[in-house]
Formats: sequence, C-alpha cells, structure tokens
Amino acid sequence: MPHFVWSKSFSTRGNMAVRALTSVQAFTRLPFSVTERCNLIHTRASKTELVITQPDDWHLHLRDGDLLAAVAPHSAQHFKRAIIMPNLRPPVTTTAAAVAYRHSILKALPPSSSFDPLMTLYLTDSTSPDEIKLAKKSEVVHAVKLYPAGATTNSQDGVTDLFKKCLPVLEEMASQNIPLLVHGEVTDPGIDIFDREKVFIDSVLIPLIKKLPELKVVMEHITTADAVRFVESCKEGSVAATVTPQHLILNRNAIFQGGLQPHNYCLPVLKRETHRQAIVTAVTSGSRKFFLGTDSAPHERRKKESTCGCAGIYSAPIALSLYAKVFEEAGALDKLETFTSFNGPDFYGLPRNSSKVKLTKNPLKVPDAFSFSFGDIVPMFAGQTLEWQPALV
Ligand SMILES: NC(=O)N[C@@H](CC(=O)O)C(=O)O
Ligand SMILES: [Zn+2]
Ligand SMILES: [Zn+2]
Repeated sequence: MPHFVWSKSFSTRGNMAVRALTSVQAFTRLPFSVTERCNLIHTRASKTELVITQPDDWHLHLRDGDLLAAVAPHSAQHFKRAIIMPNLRPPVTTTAAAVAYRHSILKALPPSSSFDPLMTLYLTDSTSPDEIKLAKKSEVVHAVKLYPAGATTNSQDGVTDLFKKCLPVLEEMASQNIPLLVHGEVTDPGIDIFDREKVFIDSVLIPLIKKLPELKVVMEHITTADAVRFVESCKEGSVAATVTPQHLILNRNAIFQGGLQPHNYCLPVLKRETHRQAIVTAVTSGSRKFFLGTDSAPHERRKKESTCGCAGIYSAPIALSLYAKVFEEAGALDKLETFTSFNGPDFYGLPRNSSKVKLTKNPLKVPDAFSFSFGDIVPMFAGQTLEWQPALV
C-alpha cells in the first residue's frame, strides 16, 4: 500500500472525500456538473478519465545549462506554455537577456515540442522605464518579477525599496499593461518567517494597489488565508494569485515529519493546516482569480540534502496529477480546468489553448529521483504512487 505523507494532513472533509471515492459507484454518483469545458468520461468500472484544455504553468523555474536541459522536457510534456522565472545567476534583467534565455530553452526541448516559454524580467533598483518599453515591444516578455532583496533563491540582486526605487518603472508597466509578479514576503529578520507574507500584504501590496490601481499584480505562490482574503478583496482582472501543489497539499508538519525533510522546504515556507485549507477552498470555488503556477524549482540533491539546503520543490513532472487529486478530494473536479487552463490566459490577455490533456485514473509511480550526468533531482512525492496520469491527446 503506497503511503502518502500528505493524506494524513488532509482535512476531515478531504479524508471523507477520499473514502467516498474508493467506491467507483459512489464516485460516479458524485454531483459533478459535466459541461463542455470539463469532460468526465467513465470508460470501465475501474477507470475514469478527465479531458481538459491543455494547462499552462504560470510560475516555473527552468534554470540554465545542464539543469535546463534536464528539466525543460518534463514541463513541456504536459504544459503548453509557462511563465519562466528570471532568477538565474546573473539574473535576466534585460529584454535582450530574456530573448537569449528563451532561445536556450527552445534548444533544450525535443524537436517535436510546441512548448512556448513566456519570459519575464527580474526587477532591480536600477531597471529603467525604457527597458519596460523594450520588453513590451519584444512580444517575448510577458511580465516583470519582483524579488525583495534577500527573500528567496537568487534574490540578492532584487529590489531594496519598491516605493523609493521603482515607482517610475511600475508606472510604465501599468501604462504598458505588463503585470508585476510578486514574491510576497518581507525580509526583515525581526519578522517571523511564518508571518512574512501577511506583513508583505499589509506593508507593500495594499499601499501599491492604492497608489497604482491600474497595475496588474500576480501574487505568486500564495501560502496563507491572509493572501486568499487579500486577492478575493481586489478587483477581478487586476490582482490574481498563482498556487503551487505543495501549498495545496502539505502543511508545515511536512517539513519536520519523522526528521528534517529538506525536499519539503520551499519559500514561502509551508504554513499551518488552516492556511492550507483556506487555499484549497479558494481554488476549488471556481474563482477566476487563482491559477496554476507550480513554482517547480529544481535543485540538485546535494544542494537540498546539505547543511544549508536550498529552498525549492521540484514538482513539474507530477504537478498535474497533484492538482487533480486536490480537486477530486474537494469534490470539485468540474472546476479543475478553470484553474489549470482558463484563469491564467484570461488574466494575461492571451488565448486559451486549443490542445487537450487527458487525465486517467491509473497508478503513477513517482521515481525516487531523476538521474543526470551532473547528479540527481529528487521530485516531490519521490517513491510514492499518485493516481491521475496525464497525457496529451
Ligand atoms: N520557491 C522556492 O523555494 N524557490 C525558488 C524561488 C522562489 O520562487 O521563491 C527557486 O528559484 O528555487
Ligand atoms: Zn518566490
Ligand atoms: Zn518560484
């Protein structure tokens, strides 16, 4: 019997849903609203299929060099497009660098792939409004990413004071309709790590949207009920959020369960169970303000299993199975496609994909690690078995 660490941390409601779904008859009687947007097909008693519009990943780290060549095919296998994070070393701060990075990504893909990397710029204290004009003209850059200096992996070149250093750039972004993507945590060492997202909302995001209500903002990888409330309180189409599989499935116990678990360490760090439940409720409600962003962030095993382990969870190869699991357990499979495939492109003003992905309810064994010449990458749920297997149709 495969053991899921996360099944223990699911809510009572979630556990009841899991039990209900162990019977296929019970499963087929669930009150799904089957629409043309979300097509549930019951093929055999033991097998259920779900066909959805091909998803995009609105928050992805592909890295560069060997790591890029290793991980890019995993994302391209299931996702049509992805917003590519610019936190390389050195960071992608110019349109020229973003165009070059995009070429490297395309070169790392199998020749048959139609994966479309949507590039971003890394905001610094010295980014100029002219760079934003170039970005818009390029049609390659789709957003600008704010890393508060010191907040996360490769954020040392990030912004030291958004309001003092970046206002002209933010104004230009608002007028060019380029969204600001935000790693929403303050870095003040006096603020508890579990409170950094909430303090960021109060001290940066609320003043920012007051000052520049026309600026589109995506709060990336939200982790708290506070972030859910904030996003829900904002105008649709102007503020949205991406949500990772780990923040939907794991709570902070997972970092310490049976010993220190470096592969469950990411930033913003996992939060307590009530926050996880609030995020699940938000995304499975059918809201248009939340969309899929894996934050798949590969680090070599030796850099995770270290005396100073890197933050980041590698989820790209299994992310769709995990999102499907979350929606199934919430009894909301009919809302999955809105979250994975509609809300993101609608927010970014891009067309929805026309291709489809089929998720089949078959056991899916997650490898213990992906091995490459440079070393191993350990994925989320390494060695465990998941249920929904995706394939392009
Ligand atoms: N999420 C993480 O824990 N790590 C990301 C950076 C980030 O998205 O904050 C990375 O680049 O490794
Ligand atoms: Zn981040
Ligand atoms: Zn990230």
